[in-house]
Amino acid sequence: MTTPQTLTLTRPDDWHIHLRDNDALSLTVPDAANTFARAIIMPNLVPPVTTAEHALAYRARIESAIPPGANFEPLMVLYLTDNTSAEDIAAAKAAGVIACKLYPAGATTNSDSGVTDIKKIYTTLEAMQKHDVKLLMHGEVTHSDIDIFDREKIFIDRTLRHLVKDFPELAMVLEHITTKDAAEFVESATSKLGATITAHHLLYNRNHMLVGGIRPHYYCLPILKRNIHQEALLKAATGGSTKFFLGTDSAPHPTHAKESACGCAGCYTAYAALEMYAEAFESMNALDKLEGFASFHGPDFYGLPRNNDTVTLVKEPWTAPDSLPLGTSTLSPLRAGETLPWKLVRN
Ligand SMILES: NC(=O)N[C@@H](CC(=O)O)C(=O)O
Ligand SMILES: [Zn+2]
Ligand SMILES: [Zn+2]
Repeated sequence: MTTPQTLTLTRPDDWHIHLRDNDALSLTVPDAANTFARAIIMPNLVPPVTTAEHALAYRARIESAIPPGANFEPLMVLYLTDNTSAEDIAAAKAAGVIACKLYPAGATTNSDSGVTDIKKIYTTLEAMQKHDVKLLMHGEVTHSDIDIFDREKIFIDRTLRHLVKDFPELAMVLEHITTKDAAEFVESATSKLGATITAHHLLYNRNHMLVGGIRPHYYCLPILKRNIHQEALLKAATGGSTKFFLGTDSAPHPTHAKESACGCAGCYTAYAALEMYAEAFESMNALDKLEGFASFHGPDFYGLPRNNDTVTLVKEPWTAPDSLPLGTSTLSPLRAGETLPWKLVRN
């Protein structure tokens, strides 16, 4: 019998995840804590996390869902609105909030209270730059005349290009990038701009979602693009550049809300995210680059220490669950019922 291939990595962190709230936390928090030591917690709750007080209360609810003995640190983020003030930023910084999230209003799930015009928050961005509170962006424009497949590229041209010039000292992350354009822009910009890449954007392109039937479980925002973009993302993630790091964008929705005439956007990957990244990196013969992407580039960008412990993956096929409990509903995780080649083993 041959020994299965194993891969031991410094424990990774997830720089973009949705845990939701209340009874969802008993699924999402243990799933995240099983692999990741820290995670950046997205603030798009209903109502959103718009103040330091909200963030502290939300952090306490997350902490109470951490399984005994697990080591997991939620890193909290404020949701920017047109009305977020410089005082809100100072209070957030004092409360340990590390970043604020820009959702252009209407861009994605629970973004209705987001920013309607970037110019409205220029004073807020000044305050973030001053206090070193990072700017995380859902980088898509929302005008109805802009094609959904072009929304990320046009955000870069119309908004991001100006932001990096106007706020040269503000650390920014273009979240869940989906295009060659984004990968190239980030790679060639200043060291203050980084980007997260999801496992699903590395594994899939729009054909997976639309050929042979419409598959709502692949629907997320920004939407999967054509395969040349998937290839560019694979190159960016596995190329060793320190500007790209792991952010799952794991986003739970009940099965009935996705399998619907108007299905909602988001893929649940937290239960096996590192395993899916390993699969993507292996497809590029680049498993040796996974540790940098998953465990080093993120903390280095955020100015936080790298983790001291490790996780181990073993090449041992297993079957992903068909469904998982989400509060009083169930969700269908990405890859439900499929075979995953890599498996996480506890160290
Ligand atoms: N990515 C998604 O498709 N959905 C996310 C929101 C987001 O990250 O844009 C969600 O909260 O469900
Ligand atoms: Zn988003
Ligand atoms: Zn997200």
